[in-house]
Amino acid sequence: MSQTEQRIGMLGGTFDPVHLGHLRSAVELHEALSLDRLHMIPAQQPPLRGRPQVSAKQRLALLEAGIGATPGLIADDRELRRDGPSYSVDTLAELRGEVGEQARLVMAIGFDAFLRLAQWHQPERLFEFAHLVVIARPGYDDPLPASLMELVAHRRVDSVDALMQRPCGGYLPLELPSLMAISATYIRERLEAGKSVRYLLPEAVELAITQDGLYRQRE
Ligand SMILES: Nc1ncnc2c1ncn2[C@@H]1O[C@H](COP(=O)(O)OP(=O)(O)OP(=O)(O)O)[C@@H](O)[C@H]1O
Ligand SMILES: O=C(O)c1ccc[n+]([C@@H]2O[C@H](COP(=O)([O-])O)[C@@H](O)[C@H]2O)c1
Repeated sequence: MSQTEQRIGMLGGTFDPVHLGHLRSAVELHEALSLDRLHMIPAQQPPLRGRPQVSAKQRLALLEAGIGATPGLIADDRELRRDGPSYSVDTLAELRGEVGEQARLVMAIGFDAFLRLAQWHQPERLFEFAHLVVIARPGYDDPLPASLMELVAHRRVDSVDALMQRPCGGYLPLELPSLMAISATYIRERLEAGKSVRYLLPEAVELAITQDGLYRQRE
């Protein structure tokens, strides 16, 4: 494959904390889309939710521990270097500038995040820079609201090959082989209640959380 047709993925998130649902999806996305690399990018300031429970620096450190030496996955700290809300359109514009016009750039999000896409900052412009791949999540099969249909219906393609014909602008819903019903909310609740989170996240992440006393019940 020529340098100009590199396939680059981005999976952004609050990662408060990163868990096996994120990491297994990342590995499977890397494989299903034949990506050269997948950037996992913690949001410094997630635009549509309250302040995360731990700092962006701590969430990045947990993500680095979770990824370890996994081939093809990168813990990317670029959103920690920007002030203000971490808009994905800004992140994608920056990535596009780095990879060049012909690279295939894919932003992946889970179905729950997708349901709010019409409320994102400049949602139409995301497609100027990247394709959108939506990962099915257990428990989420709501019909698409009209505002969302309007945004994506005409962009829809039915296969990875069709998506990769162009550098950006397409939309592909994707069912990855192992759907995991794990959420960061569930993990935070368990940690606050002093319950076990074993096998919900990588051991290295669990260890770092315990060592730094994160997500404990607040006094
Ligand atoms: N178990 C999972 N399987 C597939 N995708 C997931 C899973 N968990 C999260 N994602 C997706 O990963 C991205 C980042 O997720 P996020 O950091 O918000 O985690 P979360 O578990 O949804 O967190 P929270 O429970 O705090 O809302 C989002 O696009 C989300 O839809
Ligand atoms: O750009 C936006 O307006 C925007 C609004 C909501 C979410 N996002 C991004 O979507 C990703 C998942 O967000 P979240 O809140 O589900 O963790 C993360 O990278 C966020 O920065 C982006």
